[in-house]
Amino acid sequence: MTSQDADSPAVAVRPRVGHIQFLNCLPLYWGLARTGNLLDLDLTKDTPEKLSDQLVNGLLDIGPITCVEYLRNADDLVVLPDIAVGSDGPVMSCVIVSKVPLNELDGRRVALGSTSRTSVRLARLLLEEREGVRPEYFGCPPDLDAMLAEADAAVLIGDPALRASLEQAPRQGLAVHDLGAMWKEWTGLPFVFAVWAARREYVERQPGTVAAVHRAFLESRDLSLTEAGKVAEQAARWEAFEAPVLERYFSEALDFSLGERQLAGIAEFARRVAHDSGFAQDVAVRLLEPVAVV
Ligand SMILES: C=C(O[C@@H]1C=C(C(=O)O)C=C[C@H]1O)C(=O)O
Repeated sequence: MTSQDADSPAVAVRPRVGHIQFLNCLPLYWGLARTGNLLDLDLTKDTPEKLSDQLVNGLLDIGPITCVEYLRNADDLVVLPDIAVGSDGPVMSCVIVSKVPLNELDGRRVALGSTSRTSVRLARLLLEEREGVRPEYFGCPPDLDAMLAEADAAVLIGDPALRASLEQAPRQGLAVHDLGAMWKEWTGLPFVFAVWAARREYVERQPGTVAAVHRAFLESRDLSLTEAGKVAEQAARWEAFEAPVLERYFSEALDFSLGERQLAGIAEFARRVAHDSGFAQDVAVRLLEPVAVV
């Protein structure tokens, strides 16, 4: 692709932006449609691990990236402040579903859902360091029944995790362990599952576009959160979940902010998993500098 200056209206090329196709990011998408910014983006909807690879490989300019992949590629990326997918306690959609108590998983099989990079690492950390067990892990497509046919516990994220925790696990008498809640109990900190980042070379080339996309997502997020009941009601028409559950998910469970406490959560996670994750313990998170508006 030839590089053009999208900051100049004469040769405008829409920024290539990722969007996670889970309900967790619906409030961000919904607001984009409402504020009229949706058409200014060349949007790619996909699962988080694919979007993360596309951003790292330069197929996208800006988008959500799973925390572990961001930390691995921090030198090439700039993080957009005040927006993320995280939780400050129970998140509802990043879970370990288990047939046995977690402290009995030593030497037993645990299936790790293939769409996750961060929750699966967090689950391993919590099982090993908090529960004191050493399970045998294997990767698997995110299908609870298929996973539990081969394993005693499964780590799931996104909509399959919501379905598992709200419907399948209660029906099948399985225990659901919320990764956001476990992390908060253990460290006292929020957890950030994904950040929004732009490629560094794209920020250097098109700072105005990055600032505009950042603003568009913040406006979208703010609008959706003030109208969370409406977003939930509309989503409940075509999703298997009731509107009140979705409203709680959007406005209480998920934390779409990225401030001092969330950055402290990222730093603590990085410190605890750096040794085998491909980044330094004290990896610096580079935040986008505000651009002067004239
Ligand atoms: C809260 C969530 O956060 C996510 C978890 C991710 C991961 O574990 O790698 C990546 C992106 C986010 O979608 C979720 O998927 O429900």
